[in-house]
Order: sequence, then structure tokens, then C-alpha cells
Amino acid sequence: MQINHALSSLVQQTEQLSSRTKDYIEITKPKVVLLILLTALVGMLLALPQFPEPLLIIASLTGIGLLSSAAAAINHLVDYRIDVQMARTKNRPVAKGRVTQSQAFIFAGVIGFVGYAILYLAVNPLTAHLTLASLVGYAVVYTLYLKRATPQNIVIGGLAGAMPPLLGWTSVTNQIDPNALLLVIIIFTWTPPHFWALAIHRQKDYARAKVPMLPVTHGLEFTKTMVLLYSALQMIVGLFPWLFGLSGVLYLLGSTILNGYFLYLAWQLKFNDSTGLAFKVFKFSIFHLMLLFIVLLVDHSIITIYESQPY
Ligand code: HEM
Ligand SMILES: CC(C)=CCC/C(C)=C/CC/C(C)=C/COP(=O)(O)OP(=O)(O)O
Repeated sequence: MQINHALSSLVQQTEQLSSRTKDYIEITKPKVVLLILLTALVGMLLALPQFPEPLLIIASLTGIGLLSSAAAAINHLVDYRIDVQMARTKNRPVAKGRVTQSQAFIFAGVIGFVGYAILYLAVNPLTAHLTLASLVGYAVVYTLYLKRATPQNIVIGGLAGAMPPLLGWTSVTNQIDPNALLLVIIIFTWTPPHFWALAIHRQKDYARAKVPMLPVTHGLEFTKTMVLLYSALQMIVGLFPWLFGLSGVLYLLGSTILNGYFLYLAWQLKFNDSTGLAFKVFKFSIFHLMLLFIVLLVDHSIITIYESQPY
């Protein structure tokens, strides 16, 4: 009898622990952080002709990952009043009170401190400072101020999310190189259509929570036009790595196909919209950025192998 009781209380405690762990993982926005880490890794690998020290790669990705996760946790903490009003976010751990504000604050503080220390001590101070600046840009400037102040919030705030390839680059070179900025500009141009497509789909949510996102302040048609214009800009900016000699023909081909399809979807959204198309554009944007950075990497590897041939 007693054994049964002990067992069932053990099972209960384990379940509680695993649901708490899930909550803490959720407030780090793990899928976003994973994509951020991919773009940082590609920045690292494109920075040098040879493969960087594996330990340096691990330290750098750990530090950038922890600081990005801390930024996401602060976003959950600062935004809980907005999050409770939106269908998409109302069940989030802080909005629901499963993780309290002070728990989220301590969690973000601890992982942020550890991430910063790893970057400062095991990578280099430049990368530590730039990553911390990105955290402040997203968690404080965007979340606390811009998000509530202007429909251009994500254009300006997007700079923080666009930094990871530069962070990867400085991790292994300890300097800011113009080629790294080409990769930053790619994500910077990608962010508005990525987010506005979702904001069109979730317009009612943002209107209810009184967040001045573009579809709320300027309407759906204007936002669709902006998605189309940024997609066209993305097509041009996507050529830069090839034009400036950072990438080769494989990248040119891959990026043209990916950016071309993005532009096609944005055109359809503007002139031939159908139910669910905005959400499709948002979903595709994630797949698009992931593939684009994989193509950058494959192209770089092929060029490196080719150039290392003795003849
Ligand atoms: C200020 C810039 C950005 C804004 C405003 C933004 C906004 C959003 C929003 C509102 C979502 C939906 C989240 C949800 O459904 O819970 C989302 C999803 C996502 N974003 Fe962004 N984003 C930005 C930058 C980025 C960056 C830089 C990356 C990666 C490099 C990224 C990658 C993703 C991914 C992977 C998802 C899907 C997450 C999931 O399904 O859980 N975003 N973004
Ligand atoms: C250190 C570093 C590189 C920091 C950048 C970190 C980071 C997590 C950027 C992600 C951007 C993002 C998901 C914004 C959505 O916020 P939102 O509040 O508009 O969306 P939500 O309503 O889904 O919370």
C-alpha cells in the first residue's frame, strides 16, 4: 500500500518536473533560437577558409544560444499583459502564471550571465558585447518600447535578430568584416515580410491587444504592398554575396530560386489572395531563411574544396 503511494507520488513529481521544464524551454523560443544558431554557425564557417576550432564553435554557439534564450525569456516576461489578450499567445507559461514574472527574470538573468561569461572568457569580448547589445536591442528596445510605439517596430527591432551571422563571424575572427554585414542585411530585409505575413493572419489578435502592428495601423492592403516591396528588395539584397565575391554560382542559383518563390507568394498575397495564404507566406519565410543559409554554407564548402585542389 505504502509502496503504491510512494510510486504514484514519484510519478506525479516527475510529471510536474517535466511540465515545468517544458515551460522554461518554451519561454526561450527554442525554434527561433535554433534558426538563429544556424545563421550564426554559417557566419562562423564563411568567415575563414579553414574549419574553425571545434571548441571555439561550441563555446560561441552556447553563448549566443544562451543570450538569445535570455532575450526571449525577457520578451515573455515584459509582454505577458499583451500575450494574455491574444489567442496565439494566451497559453504561454508567463501569461498563464505557470512561470511567475520573478522566476522568468531570474531564469533570464542566470542564463544570460552564463552566456555572456562564456562569450567573454572563451570566445572574445567583442562578440560578448555585440551579443549583449543584440539582447538589449530585442528584449528592451523592441519589446519594451518599439513594439508599443510604432508600426515600424519590427523594421528597426529586426536589426537585433539579424545580428547572429555577424556574431558568428566575430567569434572566429575577432573583427567586424563588411562581408559579415552582407549576411546581416539579408536577415534584416527578410524580417518585415516574415513578420507582417503573420501579422496579417493574426490582425484581430493585435487589434484586440492594441499593439500598433502595420495591419492594424495601416490596413491589410498597405501591409500586403509592403510585404511585396520587401520581397522584391530581398531578391536584390540576396544577390549581394555573389556580387561582392563572398559566394559562388551555386548560391546565386539557390538564392534566386528561393527569393523568386518568396516574391511569387508575396505577389499572390497582394493580387490573388486566398484563405490562409498570409500564413503560408509566414511558414515559407522560415523554411526560406533556413535553406538560404544552408545554400550559403554548401556553396562555401564547394568553393573551399575546389580552391584547395593542387591543380
Ligand atoms: C524583430 C524581428 C522578428 C519578429 C518581430 C518576429 C516575429 C515572429 C513571430 C510573432 C513568430 C510567431 C511565434 C509563435 O507562433 O509563437 C515568429 C516565429 C518564428 N520566427 Fe520570427 N520574428 C523576428 C525575427 C526572427 C529571426 C531573426 C529569426 C531567426 C533567424 C526568426 C525565426 C522564427 C522561427 C523559426 C519561428 C517559428 C517558431 C515556432 O514555430 O515556434 N524570427 N517570429
Ligand atoms: C542575442 C540575440 C541574437 C537576440 C535576439 C533574440 C531573438 C530571440 C530574436 C527573435 C525575434 C522574435 C521571435 C521576435 C518576436 O517577438 P514578438 O514579441 O513580436 O512576438 P511574440 O508575440 O511571438 O512574442
